[in-house]
Amino acid sequence: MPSFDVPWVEKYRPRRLSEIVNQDKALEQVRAWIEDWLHGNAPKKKALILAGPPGTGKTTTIYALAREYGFEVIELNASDERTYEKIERYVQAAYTRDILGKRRKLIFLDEADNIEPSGAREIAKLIDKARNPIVMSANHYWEVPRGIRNKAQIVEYKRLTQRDIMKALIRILKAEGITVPKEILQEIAKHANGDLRAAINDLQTVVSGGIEDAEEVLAYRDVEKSVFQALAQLFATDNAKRAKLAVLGVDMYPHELLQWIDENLPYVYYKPEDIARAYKALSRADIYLGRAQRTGNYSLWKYATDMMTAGVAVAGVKKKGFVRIYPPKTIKLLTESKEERSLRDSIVKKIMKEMHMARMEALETLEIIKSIFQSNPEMAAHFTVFLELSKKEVEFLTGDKELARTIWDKSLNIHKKLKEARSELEEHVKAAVEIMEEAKGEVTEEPEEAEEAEELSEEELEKAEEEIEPLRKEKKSDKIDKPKKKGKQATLFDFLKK
Ligand SMILES: Nc1ncnc2c1ncn2[C@@H]1O[C@H](COP(=O)(O)OP(=O)(O)OP(=O)(O)O)[C@@H](O)[C@H]1O
Repeated sequence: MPSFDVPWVEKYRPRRLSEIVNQDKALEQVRAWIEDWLHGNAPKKKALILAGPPGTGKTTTIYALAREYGFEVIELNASDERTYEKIERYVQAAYTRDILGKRRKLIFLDEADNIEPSGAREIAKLIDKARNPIVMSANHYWEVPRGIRNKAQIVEYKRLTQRDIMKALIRILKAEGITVPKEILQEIAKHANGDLRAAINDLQTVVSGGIEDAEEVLAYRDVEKSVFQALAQLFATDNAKRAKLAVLGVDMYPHELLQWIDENLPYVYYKPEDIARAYKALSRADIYLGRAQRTGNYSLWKYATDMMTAGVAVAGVKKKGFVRIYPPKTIKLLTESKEERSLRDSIVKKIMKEMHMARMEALETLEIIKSIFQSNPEMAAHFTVFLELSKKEVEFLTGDKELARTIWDKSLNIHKKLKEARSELEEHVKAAVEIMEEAKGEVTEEPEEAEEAEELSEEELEKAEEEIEPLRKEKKSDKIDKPKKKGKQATLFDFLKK
């Protein structure tokens, strides 16, 4: 009989390092480092950062390592405000005694890429004093504060391949005595994007809900961070900050996210009063969203998202174990087709790049840009050029083909004018360079040298052509060059003079 109340990611978490798949190089480094500790000489770097994409075996390594080498794991979270205090407490006391005898401590600091820069210096000092191994885990090691990073050895975990994931899924299905069509497994493995945890959770969701639902469930896996993963994280934490972080990468508008949370809330809490409290937080979020919509003040989205994540996270005691996440039934959420979704996504990416914005901010800006496109074709045309939008993207923003055509034509005019201005500028630069060359020639050139230049061989002329080519390109560019450094070759004349 398959079991659904226990999360499979826990049930099938490897207990030994040898069971961890496809991370051999990382494991070799981890073993060497811990053995240094055990041989009495603390390694040069007293901390280790296991860095890599989610669900690739970092946390699993730490627990398997502790089991094999007889350590007690003290797990701390970087976003916890009392982390420093806790590390300080444990970093010095090397041993604990319990019924298992004398065991050394291994400090595990999760989400090291969330350590606030303000606390980083103190933690770095603690690493210096450490009498125990400190292992950190991070998705992006470069986001770990530099002070800490410098004191740590970095071990990289790679994304798992689709094959690794398929194998792991098949192993679980065998153990549970279930069969699932191969295409569904392939689909799960493909969408997991190297994250085995996501794949195992997806498999459990699909199997527990009936294979008939599989297609519907997997349809949502296209989003950048699956909403299923985000909600699973959100419903697993009582920590407000973690709850907010859980939904960060989800490619959804807040009102869509709200529908998902709304749908799943009743299954998350034990007590009716906790459910009521969570719904209260959700209704406040809804009020903010409504106000944002009415007033166009999309900065209210942030408060709405905080209410629906942090507000919900602290509402009461949640069920432990696997919670199946259901897509909202009440409203047909994906009113946007797949094509519209991808258009929106590509515009958001352009906004993020050109306007240096984070995703949420870019989503807010998209709403403002949409209303500009629907009301001010002139300005919309400028945005089209600035963001290098495609015709389809303009249509998406206006929602009206006729209006989109007007904006597109205007943007072509702007392009034309820009092109003219650019070639005019090029002409000016070209003329200026020629004048300078002539002037230089008059001042410094001796007639005999000019004659000498005419007598250059074919080969030398070819070489001269090669040398001049980059200069031509520079001239073509619409940037006005900084003056060349003294002594550096700048013109054909200089080259010939050599
Ligand atoms: N390389 C692996 N070999 C075997 N199982 C794995 C591997 N990577 C992940 N898993 C499975 O996925 C689950 C999650 O893995 P783990 O907690 O180690 O991920 P992580 O890399 O620490 O992710 P995060 O960065 O999100 O904390 C484990 O319980 C295990 O079942």
